[in-house]
Amino acid sequence: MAGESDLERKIETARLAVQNASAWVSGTVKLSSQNLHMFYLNKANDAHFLNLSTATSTQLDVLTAACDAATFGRADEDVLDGSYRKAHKMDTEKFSSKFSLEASHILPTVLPQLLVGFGKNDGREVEAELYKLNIYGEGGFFRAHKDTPRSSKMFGSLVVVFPTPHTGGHLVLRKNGEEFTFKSDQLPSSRDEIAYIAFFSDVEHEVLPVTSGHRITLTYNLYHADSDKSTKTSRLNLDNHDITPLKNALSDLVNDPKFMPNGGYIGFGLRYDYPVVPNKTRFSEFLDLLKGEDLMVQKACEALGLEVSIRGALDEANSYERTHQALVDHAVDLSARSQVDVEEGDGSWAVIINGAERVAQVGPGAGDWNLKEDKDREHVLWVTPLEEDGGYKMNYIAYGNQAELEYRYVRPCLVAKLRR
Ligand SMILES: O=C(O)CCC(=O)C(=O)O
Ligand SMILES: [Fe+2]
Repeated sequence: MAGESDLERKIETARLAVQNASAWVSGTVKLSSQNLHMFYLNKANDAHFLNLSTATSTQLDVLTAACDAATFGRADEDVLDGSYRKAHKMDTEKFSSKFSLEASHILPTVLPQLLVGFGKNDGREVEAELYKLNIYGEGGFFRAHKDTPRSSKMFGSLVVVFPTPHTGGHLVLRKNGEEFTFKSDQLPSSRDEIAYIAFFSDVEHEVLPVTSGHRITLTYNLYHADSDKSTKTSRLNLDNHDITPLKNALSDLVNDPKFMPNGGYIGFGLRYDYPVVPNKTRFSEFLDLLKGEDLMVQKACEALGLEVSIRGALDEANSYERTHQALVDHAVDLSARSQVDVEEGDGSWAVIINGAERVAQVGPGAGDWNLKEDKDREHVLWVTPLEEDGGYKMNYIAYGNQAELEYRYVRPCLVAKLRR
């Protein structure tokens, strides 16, 4: 039907209007030499002083000897395995660096680019927690991993690379089919300049082998700080992240009477993973704290006056074509499973999860536009697709930078209610 292909084109336009936002931001900063001073304790607890802008290779070997071999997280265990991570680390109790994140002004530069609409008075605040000092000597590396979430408020990681002579040790990041190589060995132009990169912690990243010298980094975890929720949302400054094309494309759909004539949900598979406590975290916590283009989707829907909620989408096990989902409002722990079972009882099907809302998919790819047999379900049209399995799977992350005990990553979806 001509009308249908017109609608399909409008849906495709909306899908393509979900623009790319940055998942990482990098740069360099010049520091006064004093900011590159550090004190540390060696294994015998003797205090040492080091100036990282002048340190010799021998002095850096002495620092390395004061460190421990770095472990990483494989599921719920911390493991030492030189074939996955070959590096040294020092915990924060053992050193004091004169590098001041505040004085470096890295966060005020990075956050407006990484956090959509971040700015003065938008009500969001960020806390950075120093995590570790890492040293990669010649041959040192850290294979692909995601940074283990330590709280549902943790969204990012920041790596600061000191200007100690080294070659190699590039940090490669990958997300949604994009790749970026952060060449910390080539960035600083002098030994009083540091290189930094901030990225969303669920972005997969790896440190390629260092080919000479010492690559020394500080890592920070970035958290949304608790702030007054009432000041949030409407104050976001979206100037640098134009949501107009998406807003217009969605408005075209909503104003088309042939589009979801009985109402329902306009759905979006999201692009990032979020840290949750299984069986506890409510997805509504992430409203306004979504990352990158996920937040742009929320803001575009809200700008049209649509009521938005964040849910987990689970395919129903009896839905061979993936046309039926259960939308859950909290982080249901299905461990390694991504489907939800339904059971038959007095002629109807029941979902075995409290608070789940059963939906039927409509639109291109879902067969019939008007699923007549699904009158009892809210319809959903996925503008951006759910990943395979809804992306919901709540596994331990295979490789993290520490063991994962309480928090897991999950990929939620966003649905906007369309009332007709
Ligand atoms: O040192 C780096 O560049 C990155 C380290 C890292 O990815 C981590 O500690 O999780
Ligand atoms: Fe990492």
